[in-house]
Amino acid sequence: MSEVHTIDHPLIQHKLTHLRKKETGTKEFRELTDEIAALMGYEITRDLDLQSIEIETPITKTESNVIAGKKMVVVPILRAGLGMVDGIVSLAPAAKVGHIGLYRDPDTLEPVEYYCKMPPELGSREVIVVDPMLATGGTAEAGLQFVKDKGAQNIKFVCLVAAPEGVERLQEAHPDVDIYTAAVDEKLNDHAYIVPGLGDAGDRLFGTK
Ligand SMILES: O=P(O)(O)OC[C@H]1O[C@H](OP(=O)(O)OP(=O)(O)O)[C@H](O)[C@@H]1O
Ligand SMILES: O=c1cc[nH]c(=O)[nH]1
Ligand SMILES: [Mg+2]
Repeated sequence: MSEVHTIDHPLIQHKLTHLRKKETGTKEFRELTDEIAALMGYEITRDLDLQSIEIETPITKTESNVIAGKKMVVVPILRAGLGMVDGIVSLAPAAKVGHIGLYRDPDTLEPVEYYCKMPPELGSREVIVVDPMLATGGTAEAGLQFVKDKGAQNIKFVCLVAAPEGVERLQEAHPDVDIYTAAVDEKLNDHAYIVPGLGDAGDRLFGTK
């Protein structure tokens, strides 16, 4: 069974409260999403492998650590996942970025695919799939299957707000993928929106409603 990591650092909780407020406009919503993603990125990358290399300081030769292995990959699920990319990439500027186009059909609630482009050699990279909202879990389940079908083996899923229903579904479908979230909310409403949640993350990020 995968683990659920609720990253409840005070700075993240503070920013998430402002993100949730209905009067928060597009500009501030974008900035807060970016800042929270960067703060979460710090925790998400905590277990990256290190390798020791030889360097020379002004004083002496010494052994010191750098990140080992191939560059990690951040994979936003379009659209809303795009809002989390820059924050994480600011911590790992050489990271690769793959894209998955998926939206949730408002009637059937099923994920609909429209785009997929991944960097090479996913199997030997750490893959971080990002989407602010984990509601029913249908989109995340399909997104994770996409990256697995492209070879990814070492995967994390990162969201801002999760519903218990989505967490349960994702853990069942992908027991090998740990979930990182800033909050696990109460429930889904009749339209499968997260309660209390923050509304439609994509629309709020891009000003489309
Ligand atoms: O867990 P689920 O029930 O599948 O719902 C979550 C999905 O819904 C939202 O995307 P949306 O379909 O609104 O697309 P968008 O990012 O283009 O707005 C959100 O960003 C997730 O991708
Ligand atoms: O609460 C929700 C559920 C799905 N998608 C969103 O953007 N918000
Ligand atoms: Mg949306």
